[in-house]
Amino acid sequence: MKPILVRGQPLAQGALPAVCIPLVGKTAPALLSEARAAAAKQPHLVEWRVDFFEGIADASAVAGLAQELRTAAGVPLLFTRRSRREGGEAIALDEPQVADLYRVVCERQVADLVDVEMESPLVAPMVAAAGQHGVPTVLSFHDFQRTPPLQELLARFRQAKDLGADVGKLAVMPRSKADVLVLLQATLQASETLDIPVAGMAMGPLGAVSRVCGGVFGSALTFAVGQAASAPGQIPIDELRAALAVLRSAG
Ligand SMILES: O=C1C[C@@](O)(C(=O)O)C[C@@H](O)[C@@H]1O
Repeated sequence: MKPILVRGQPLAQGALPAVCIPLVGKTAPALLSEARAAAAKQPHLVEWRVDFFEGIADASAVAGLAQELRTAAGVPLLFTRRSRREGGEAIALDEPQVADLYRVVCERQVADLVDVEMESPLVAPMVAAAGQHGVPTVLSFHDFQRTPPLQELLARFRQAKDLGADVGKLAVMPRSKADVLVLLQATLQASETLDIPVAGMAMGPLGAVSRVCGGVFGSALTFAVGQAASAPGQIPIDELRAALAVLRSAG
């Protein structure tokens, strides 16, 4: 597994994936309280899912709050707007406004990583803007309905790399146990063939195992619940950590 780097430093040590707590509050006070609670759990990073935030339309306020959240959490911050199409919340911004929001966040250096959907029509300028300000990009793709076939998943990881990702990330919905294996297989192959870190997770109850063992199959990142989940199948961080410790001692 290739670790995710922030300012040249790996987020997690050894062969285990970085553990990320998502922050999904709707208001600044709720988010700050979530970030403080996350700090107590010592994740490797937090993700601000800004599509949940009711003040998303004010870019300057968002940038200010991103900085406060990062300070409160005491760990690097991944800044993410998840679109409706890929399982996020409805927001009042159109895609050019989202790109503008990302530009402000990157310009002000208030996020350590940004998540950009590779299906966004503005993916290229968003990646370019982040790169201009030295902010690494996680290029992501989510399918909440199904698990695409292996070749499609591999093509998605390759697409992330070709678009200039620092990290490629896929989250899919399994309909069978075999689907979970397909996701793990794609993650393993991509981790062995691409020169960027990759992350793969299967969602929902069937996919929960992938959040625990994904690192064994090359996934550099897993999401765990601090106070509230941002996607189905996420495991509370204390339980996930205990399971990862078992894998570490077995490995
Ligand atoms: O891309 C991801 C992965 C995710 O969908 C998950 O299944 O854990 C959770 C999202 O918050 C994050 O942006």
